[in-house]
Amino acid sequence: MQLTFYKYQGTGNDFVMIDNRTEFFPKNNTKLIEKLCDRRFGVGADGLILLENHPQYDFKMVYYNSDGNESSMCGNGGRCLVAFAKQMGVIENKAEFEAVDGYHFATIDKNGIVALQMKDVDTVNQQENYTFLNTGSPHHVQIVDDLESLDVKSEGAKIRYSNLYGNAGSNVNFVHQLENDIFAVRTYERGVEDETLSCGTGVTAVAIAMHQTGKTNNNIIDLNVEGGKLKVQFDVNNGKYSNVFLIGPATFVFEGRINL
Ligand SMILES: N[C@@H](CCC[C@H](N)C(=O)O)C(=O)O
Repeated sequence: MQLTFYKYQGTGNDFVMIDNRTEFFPKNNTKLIEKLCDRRFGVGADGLILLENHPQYDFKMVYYNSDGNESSMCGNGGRCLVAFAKQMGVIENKAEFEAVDGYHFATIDKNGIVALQMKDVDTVNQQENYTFLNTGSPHHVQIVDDLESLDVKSEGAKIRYSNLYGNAGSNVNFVHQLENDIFAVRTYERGVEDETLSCGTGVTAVAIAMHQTGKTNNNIIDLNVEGGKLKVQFDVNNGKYSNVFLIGPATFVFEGRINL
């Protein structure tokens, strides 16, 4: 059997996209998903995303990490899926869809910039050296002195597998403040078990954590990641963050067919 796939990337966080509106894809085949994401034996990606029908909204998002397991929300993946849904003729310039963490609204402009509404955040766990919060996926946020030379893979893995987060683990974001409202971020992703070039739920967590801990008083924050630039904006009221939008490019790379 031949599988048609579409490769997308959002600030270097890359995904294999599959149009599964006919429900042909073997969703429980972890080995197959892992192989499709493998950079030597497959297409190569940080994750795989299925575009599916939804009874009420424009579509449904099903997300798998590159280890082949279905996981929690992927912000960059959600933005890329909006661009893919447009390419497939499912939407025009705005979308309503359901993901594992619930309802999402998004817009896409003529330059492929996608603004994706993320879930509201009302719990931010502030500790002395780090902040933990869930923006659809769990995120540890920690300020570091020398972000450029940090070994994100090994330092991130230590925290991800530490007693802090038990079996479920957490994604880990290392942060350096550049200006009042500009932060550089590098992320270790659970399920990829490596540094990725960008993490959408991660930079959303960083923006909220930096605001909540008083590092910035802005509600529009620029995040510089290894693969480009993202923006996060939100409303905040008594420590509750709503109308949270993750904004940035979502780019089609190529399409192809692979024998299963
Ligand atoms: N790259 C993603 C996050 C994907 C989920 C994460 N790896 C997890 O399993 O928690 C993003 O852009 O948000």
